[in-house]
Amino acid sequence: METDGLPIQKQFQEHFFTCATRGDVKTMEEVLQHGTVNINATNDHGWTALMFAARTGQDKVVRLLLDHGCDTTVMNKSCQTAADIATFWNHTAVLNELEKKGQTSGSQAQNVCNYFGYNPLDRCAHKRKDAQWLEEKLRDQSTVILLFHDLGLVVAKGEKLAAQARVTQPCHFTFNDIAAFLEELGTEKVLVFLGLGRLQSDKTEPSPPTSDKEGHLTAWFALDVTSISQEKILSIKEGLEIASSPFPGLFQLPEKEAGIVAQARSLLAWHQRYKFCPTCGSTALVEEAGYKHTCQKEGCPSLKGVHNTSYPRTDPVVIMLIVSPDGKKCLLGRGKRFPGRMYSCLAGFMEPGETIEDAVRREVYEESGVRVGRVQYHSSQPFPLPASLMIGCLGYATSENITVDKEELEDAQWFTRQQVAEVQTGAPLPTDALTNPRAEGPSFFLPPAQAIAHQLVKAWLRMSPNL
Ligand SMILES: NC(=O)C1=CN([C@@H]2O[C@H](COP(=O)(O)OP(=O)(O)OC[C@H]3O[C@@H](n4cnc5c(N)ncnc54)[C@H](OP(=O)(O)O)[C@@H]3O)[C@@H](O)[C@H]2O)C=CC1
Ligand SMILES: [Mg+2]
Ligand SMILES: [Mg+2]
Ligand SMILES: [Mg+2]
Ligand SMILES: [Zn+2]
Repeated sequence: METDGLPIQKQFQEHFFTCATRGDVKTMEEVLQHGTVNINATNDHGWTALMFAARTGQDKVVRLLLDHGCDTTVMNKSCQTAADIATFWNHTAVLNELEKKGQTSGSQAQNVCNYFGYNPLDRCAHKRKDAQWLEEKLRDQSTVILLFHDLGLVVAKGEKLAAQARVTQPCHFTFNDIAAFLEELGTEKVLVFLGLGRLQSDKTEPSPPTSDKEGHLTAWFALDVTSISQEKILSIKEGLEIASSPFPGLFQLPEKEAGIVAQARSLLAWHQRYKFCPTCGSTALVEEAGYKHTCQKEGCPSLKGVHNTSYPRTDPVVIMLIVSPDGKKCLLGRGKRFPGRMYSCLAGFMEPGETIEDAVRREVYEESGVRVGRVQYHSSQPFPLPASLMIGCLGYATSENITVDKEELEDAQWFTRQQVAEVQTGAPLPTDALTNPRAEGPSFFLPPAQAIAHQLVKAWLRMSPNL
């Protein structure tokens, strides 16, 4: 049966949405009791009744829908949940209802944790000078040792743990596995103590390291085995390989372990690049479990006062999603070495004596000619290539004309919310999208979810108006 050209079921549904928007709790209760509508049904734009109620601040409708078990995680075609919509329109009563059910989403006050950002280890800095304790921990059979050959992590070969996503599984070695290497490396060895902790079990992780019987936490170390032959390393046990290129292996780690690998790789990269005292060029000794270089030359200025040359370096980098003055577009660029048709947020190294806000404004102006006013911090991400800290921001442009810095970028463009939302929510990319410029698929694509740039785009989509 059809009336007004719409099937009757669709008419019921439209009516249900209208009641949600207006706050007609009584009618909605009746409809829900009769079971004539699907509580989670969406319209053509992916909006549910909960979203309509969130948009207009109908907290009583929201409570009713929650009591009837509606799904709060549904996202509309602009990647927004009901909580995102209520946040944008500042409907605190709706947010309170969602919060009571523990349903406020990541875009509210909570801190965002990016890939490489979660690290379960207690670094135990106070134990770094305790040589005896470190030696005991190293020899403990529950201890995990990660091996790196020329910064390439030793991993289990070709693990395919999830149905679709390939996972790089770091190989967990014990003291017995590598005792001969420690002897061969002698006093020149670079062995770093990472900390104590336990991996939380996670679906993509087959065998989390165990803690010992007393419930002690597992100790983690990283050893640089660059000067050991690859043949010897690969013969420790069956099925090993060295992930020599950081792409894509570093970005396919189990998420719970990616932060530990990032910590280890950045520290070993520091040892690899700073072999001598940067102050006087003399030999430096590795101390404090791999966290300090001490110059061996008597009277070297690095031995007095505050000398950060003795400690591991971290390079701060700003990365920013710039929003157009009308709030409807965002600025993305294509670096010269980017794969396929990838566009990403602009990024750049911070310079000495610069605030984060000014670094954002300077890099955006240098690379695109666009002027930026307000800058808002979003989240950060340790980035182990080799030791950056990506500082993710949203910036609000005060001008729109683009002049691309052709030295650094191939292109920079404004993209509409719709273009970006379609790419974010669209079908998975074809497997050759990263390497083949003629691969099928959308006209551009964004970095994968492991990249902070992806999260910045997502945050913008979730916090902007959608009407
Ligand atoms: N855009 C993105 O989506 C992402 C970017 N990144 C990372 O962000 C980092 C910074 O971005 P990028 O655009 O390259 O930075 P910049 O825009 O600052 O440009 C980098 C260039 O500036 C020079 N430079 C100036 N200061 C430094 C410094 N302290 N360290 C190294 N080079 C410096 C180098 O030139 P020269 O080579 O001529 O010496 C370098 O190639 C990169 O490591 C990149 O991998 C990470 C994730 C995503
Ligand atoms: Mg740049
Ligand atoms: Mg730049
Ligand atoms: Mg720069
Ligand atoms: Zn020195």
